[in-house]
Amino acid sequence: MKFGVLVFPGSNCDRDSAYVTRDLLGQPTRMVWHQETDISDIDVIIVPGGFSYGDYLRCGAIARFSPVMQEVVNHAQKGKFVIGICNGFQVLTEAGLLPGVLTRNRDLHFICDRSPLKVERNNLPWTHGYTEGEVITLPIAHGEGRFYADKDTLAAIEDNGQVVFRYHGENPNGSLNNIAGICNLQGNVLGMMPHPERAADQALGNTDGLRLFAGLLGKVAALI
Ligand SMILES: N[C@@H](CCC(=O)O)C(=O)O
Repeated sequence: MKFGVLVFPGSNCDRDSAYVTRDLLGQPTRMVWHQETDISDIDVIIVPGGFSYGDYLRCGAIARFSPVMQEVVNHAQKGKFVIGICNGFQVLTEAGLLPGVLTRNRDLHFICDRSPLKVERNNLPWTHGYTEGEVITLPIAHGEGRFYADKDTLAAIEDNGQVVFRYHGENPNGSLNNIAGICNLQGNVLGMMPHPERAADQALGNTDGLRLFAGLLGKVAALI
């Protein structure tokens, strides 16, 4: 599978993401500058973490107007894969590819920590590498990670089984229903505040995040 990692002014997890897909998993990967408009060669788009446009106005609110985003919407509508990580999740909600919104953390502080997460579903292409109900640990680092949706939207997200990851134990940011990651109805678009790409290299002591990418590739067995 060919991966494309979007790069906005202010992205800072783009290289980390490419390191996982290209160097750790051996997949063709290219960086996609936000002004590009042809991404037809790519199978999986990664919208990485960071501080696109300096987080001005609202995290992700400016990036979603970048020329590449219309192509990302088209890519998703064709059923192709898109993952938004942290700032990328914020961009995907701003672009309307995922429901809800990410707001300032409950305590109004930037949080940098490791967070236990419960895997709610393993029947998605993204989560084949986990068992259902498994608790994994991934790094979190955000100022606006509090998931919010109005009552009806939240009920629909739950009823449709769109919650993929929930904070387990402590809720670090006040997200409604402890939501840490959701998918669209079709399951090809995933957004999550925790950073799987920062828990992918054995040298860092935790590979819970690698299983997300490896699961998509059907390569989990090779890691064990
Ligand atoms: N800049 C965003 C996301 C940070 C990240 O993607 O690591 C925030 O503070 O909420």
